[in-house]
Amino acid sequence: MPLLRGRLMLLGALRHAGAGSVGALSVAYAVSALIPAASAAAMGLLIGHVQLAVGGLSSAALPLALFVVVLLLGHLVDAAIEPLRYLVRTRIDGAHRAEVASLAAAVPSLDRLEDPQVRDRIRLVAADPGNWTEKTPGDGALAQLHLLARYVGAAGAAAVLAAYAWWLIPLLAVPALVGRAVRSRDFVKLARLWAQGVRQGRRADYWKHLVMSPAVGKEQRVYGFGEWAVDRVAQGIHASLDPVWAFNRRLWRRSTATAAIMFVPLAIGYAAVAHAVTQGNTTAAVQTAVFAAGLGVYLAVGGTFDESGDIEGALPVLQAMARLREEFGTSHFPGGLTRVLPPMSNGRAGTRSDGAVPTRTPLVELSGIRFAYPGTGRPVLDGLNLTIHPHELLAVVGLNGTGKSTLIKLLAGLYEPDAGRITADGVDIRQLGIGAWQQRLSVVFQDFVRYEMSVADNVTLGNGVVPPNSSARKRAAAEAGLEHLLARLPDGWRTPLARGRSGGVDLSGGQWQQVVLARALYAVHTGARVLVLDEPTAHLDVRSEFELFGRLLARPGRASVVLISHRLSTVRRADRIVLLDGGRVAECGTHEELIRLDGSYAAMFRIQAQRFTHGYDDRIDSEPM
Ligand SMILES: Nc1ncnc2c1ncn2[C@@H]1O[C@H](COP(=O)(O)OP(=O)(O)OP(=O)(O)O)[C@@H](O)[C@H]1O
Repeated sequence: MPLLRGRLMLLGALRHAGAGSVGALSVAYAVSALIPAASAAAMGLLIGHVQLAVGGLSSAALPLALFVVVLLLGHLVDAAIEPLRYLVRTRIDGAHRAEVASLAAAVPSLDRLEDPQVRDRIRLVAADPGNWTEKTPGDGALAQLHLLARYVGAAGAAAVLAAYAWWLIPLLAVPALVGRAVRSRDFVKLARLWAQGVRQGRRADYWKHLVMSPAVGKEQRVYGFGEWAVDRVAQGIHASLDPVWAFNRRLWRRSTATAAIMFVPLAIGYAAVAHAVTQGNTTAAVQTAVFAAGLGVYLAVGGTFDESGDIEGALPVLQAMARLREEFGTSHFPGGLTRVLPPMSNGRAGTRSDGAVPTRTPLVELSGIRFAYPGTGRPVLDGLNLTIHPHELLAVVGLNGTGKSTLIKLLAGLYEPDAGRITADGVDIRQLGIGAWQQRLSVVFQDFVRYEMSVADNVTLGNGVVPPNSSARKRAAAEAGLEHLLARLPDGWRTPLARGRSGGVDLSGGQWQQVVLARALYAVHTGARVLVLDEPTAHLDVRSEFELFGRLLARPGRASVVLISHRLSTVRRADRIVLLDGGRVAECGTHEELIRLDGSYAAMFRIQAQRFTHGYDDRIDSEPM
């Protein structure tokens, strides 16, 4: 990145801190930077008066007062700087973190979010201030502002020096600038090394999470892999940080050498001035002023160790942020989060783009879908065609690994098919906008998320873009069979579903499944038109499952329901059943039609029925038949 552009980016970050605090800090920095020059001038004046004073020190009272005022001002300004820095840094970093979170949330598809490079970039921009190697945009912006103030201070000290010994200015400034350039380059390398270790650092973070998380705690204890995981944390930290530490050691050694480059001319200059005093060529007052002003120039230009580290450390963060903004910055929620969605077809006959008038308007159509997970050559779905009609209950069955969940992920726009298209009311969902399309869907994933929040929040998260709607929540809870549980919870809807929170409880697998169903049904009652359930009853007892299925048959909110289940006794009541095999729909029809067809579905059903009569579980056997 060009030098100037990077610097401007850092200064641009100051806008998040507000004009008042940045203005106050700039003034404080500038005054503080000018203190060495002012004290050099005041000191020279004072010593000159003291030397000339014949009738006591009274004639030096004024310069003495001036010197004291300068010192006091320095103290006052320095005291104000720290709180101002804190304010500016926290505001900049707060705005930065909020933007990182919203960009990560805006990544529309899982393949982008799972891309290791995107994950690295997100980790890099997270800039953890608790880790001394990481610099935040706040650190960088403050350092850049301070550096500008240092140059103001250097100019002031140089002006004082010019009045007494102008030749000392280049003697001090040139080596100081060279030393600074060398250090800046070193810090660029340091920041690059840190960025290269981000992936290893992410692995260490993952293992750290495994060691600390109560959810993993069960297995970690039973399987006894705690020590092993701690070892992995250490390995990850060493792999990511050892090169940084090694370079840092070199940097400190080199900084001693660059300090010498700057110090030697200062010492020579000082010796020359001291010699002039002893020869009577100049006065002690001049010598004092030159010494103080020279030190001012030396410190202002040369002593920029901290700034270089903060500036060069923060720049990669801002660069990665700019990349993320380019990739994901455009809103995937056109019209804002509380927009009103355009109405969808309610099943009346309509005209298709090809001009034909279908007997029944398809709500959703997947045609010619082929898809392989990124980085894998083998397609999971290949030539899949499927229509989801308005208000129907469509069951999707198939053996393990035949692509049922993958089909749902494509339908939800989490991955893009490699070939084929998905349309809603004849419009390609990419044209609708994935964000807008996702608002019409409600999905219970097989690996649903258990949020450490109250029951109410766990349910209303089902639609985060409309204001919480308590009547929709109650309705969803009733349909999901959650009412019994709610009546028994210590604080009803407000009970946190996490043992780690005060008053919190943990739920059984089946109870969690009911909460998650309520979440999905809440989405339906607040606008979603397609309800997708991937194994929603795996943890439910037979009676709860039967009751739930009865309620699904009533089509909550008149939504279409897509149900994935291995329990054929459950799905037999669906309007239509499709069997996936070989990456496509192999059989399709009602239960009776598929039994008459006497294909794979009928064979699976017979096996389950036999198991049922023999008292075994009634799930599809995962072995190929
Ligand atoms: N994120 C992923 N990356 C790569 N391959 C994946 C990913 N997720 C699933 N697969 C592979 O895709 C195939 C289909 O998986 P999918 O989860 O869709 O099957 P399924 O029919 O839902 O299985 P089950 O009945 O066991 O839930 C499997 O071979 C699986 O290994």
